[in-house]
Amino acid sequence: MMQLSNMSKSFGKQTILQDVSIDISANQITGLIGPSGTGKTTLIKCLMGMEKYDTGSIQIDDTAVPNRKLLNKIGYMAQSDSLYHDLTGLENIQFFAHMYGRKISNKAVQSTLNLVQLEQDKNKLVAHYSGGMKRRLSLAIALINQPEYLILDEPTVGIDPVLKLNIWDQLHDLKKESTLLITTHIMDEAMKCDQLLLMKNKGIAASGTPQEILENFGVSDIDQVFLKLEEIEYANASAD
Ligand SMILES: Nc1ncnc2c1ncn2[C@@H]1O[C@H](COP(=O)(O)OP(=O)(O)OP(=O)(O)O)[C@@H](O)[C@H]1O
Repeated sequence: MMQLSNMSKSFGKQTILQDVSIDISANQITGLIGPSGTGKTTLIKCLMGMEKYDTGSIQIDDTAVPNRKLLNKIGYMAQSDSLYHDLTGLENIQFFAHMYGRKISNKAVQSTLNLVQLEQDKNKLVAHYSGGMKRRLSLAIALINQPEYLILDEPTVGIDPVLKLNIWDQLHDLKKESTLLITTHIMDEAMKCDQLLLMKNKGIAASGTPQEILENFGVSDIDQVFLKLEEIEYANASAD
């Protein structure tokens, strides 16, 4: 389980996250959603120990973050791809598997390459990949290492709709062994998550299953929840 307690983070004078407390349940897909710039990536980086937080605490499996031992348990797919352009797609997969200290069967490599539709292009240099191909390769690398925790920052940006559905099926399969945290801007993807954390104003404005959140706000889609939150904020500001 991942746990943040009263965690705060500022960059200079700008407070990005204030007093954030969340529990991310095991073997579920938790979606972190919110407008651009609300601190989703910052929260993920703090959770992974890539960014120092100012106050509060973060724990993964009862171990305080940062801790080097935790890194082996976490697979991370960043927004900006960190691939080796002078290696082929297949060589990148092999390189990262080696880095994670995993022995991965050819069958697993094959089926993941098929899933992200890169089988045909596995021997091409990544330098010659399109943006969408690079994202699919990053996703393959995150999936293939089967980490206990899989953190995906906007994994389906630039991926076509049919492939997106296959990837979501695969993510739901992975839940048996992994705990997933996914950021997304895409509201129909938010509905596919088991739990949602809606970020707004430096913290979590609403949480629960997608259905619970819709019912609590009396709306039919997640975009409307954000509109309602704006209205509540405006009404509170006017009352002050
Ligand atoms: N290293 C940094 N130094 C200073 N400010 C930063 C740094 N990283 C992020 N920020 C600021 O923190 C805020 C939150 O950024 P973050 O990338 O976490 O948002 P986000 O919700 O992930 O956005 P998006 O959905 O657009 O990816 C932004 O105002 C950003 O400019």
